[in-house]
Amino acid sequence: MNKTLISCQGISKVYFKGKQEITPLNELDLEIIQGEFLALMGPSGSGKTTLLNILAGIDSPTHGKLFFKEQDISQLKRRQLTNFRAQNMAYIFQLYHLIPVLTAYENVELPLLTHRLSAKQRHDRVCRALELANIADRADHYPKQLSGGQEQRVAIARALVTDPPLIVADEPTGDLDQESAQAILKLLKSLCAELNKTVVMVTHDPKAAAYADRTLFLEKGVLIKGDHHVAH
Ligand SMILES: Nc1ncnc2c1ncn2[C@@H]1O[C@H](COP(=O)(O)OP(=O)(O)OP(=O)(O)O)[C@@H](O)[C@H]1O
Repeated sequence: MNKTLISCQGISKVYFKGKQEITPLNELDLEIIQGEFLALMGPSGSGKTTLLNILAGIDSPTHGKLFFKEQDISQLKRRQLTNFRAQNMAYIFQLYHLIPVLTAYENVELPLLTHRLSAKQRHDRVCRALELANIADRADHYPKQLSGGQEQRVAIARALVTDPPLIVADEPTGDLDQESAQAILKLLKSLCAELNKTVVMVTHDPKAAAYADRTLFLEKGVLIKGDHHVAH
């Protein structure tokens, strides 16, 4: 039986635009278990990115509690949240966000430069991450020499290199052809099933969501269905 990784208890996000109140998330309750592949769907403006950023510790809820491995991270100060992120999460983007002047290897190595590791430990970690993402044969290539699917594999290796329990992905296949998208989705699924990673993925594509263990639907900041777990 897998443990709860994230527990959201009544979380809301409120912005003020002049006197107007905008509530992208409204008293949301959610449990996410370790090793789960979770898809997040909903119309534009329904709060998906807001929720993803809060789950990843990039943003904080205005109200409510957010427990990550039983620690309430909604109470952390900015610097503590930065440390939390470095140890516990990685982000994958629709457009990969690789550094163009660095090779695939150097892009993957980047998050480790703030970690205390010997050169050998760093090298071993980068090689393992490139292998896990099935892109080791392109280690010396620059992003512009790679296809979109290969760039996303490098981004996934970069996400894996610090070994975080949580990977959040904002439309990771939104810019890929169907074949490359399927390969990336299978890779994300295998990270959950084989490495016990938790992946939370925002998508507009029901075919992409079908790879997940569970799909949540947001509408106007409220979960409208899908909050039940599927056993692995
Ligand atoms: N910093 C902000 N200040 C004010 N309003 C914001 C801010 N960030 C988001 N919002 C508003 O919150 C709502 C939800 O935005 P969010 O980006 O989470 O939606 P989304 O479901 O990810 O949309 P999309 O699918 O278009 O990316 C929107 O109405 C948006 O305008």
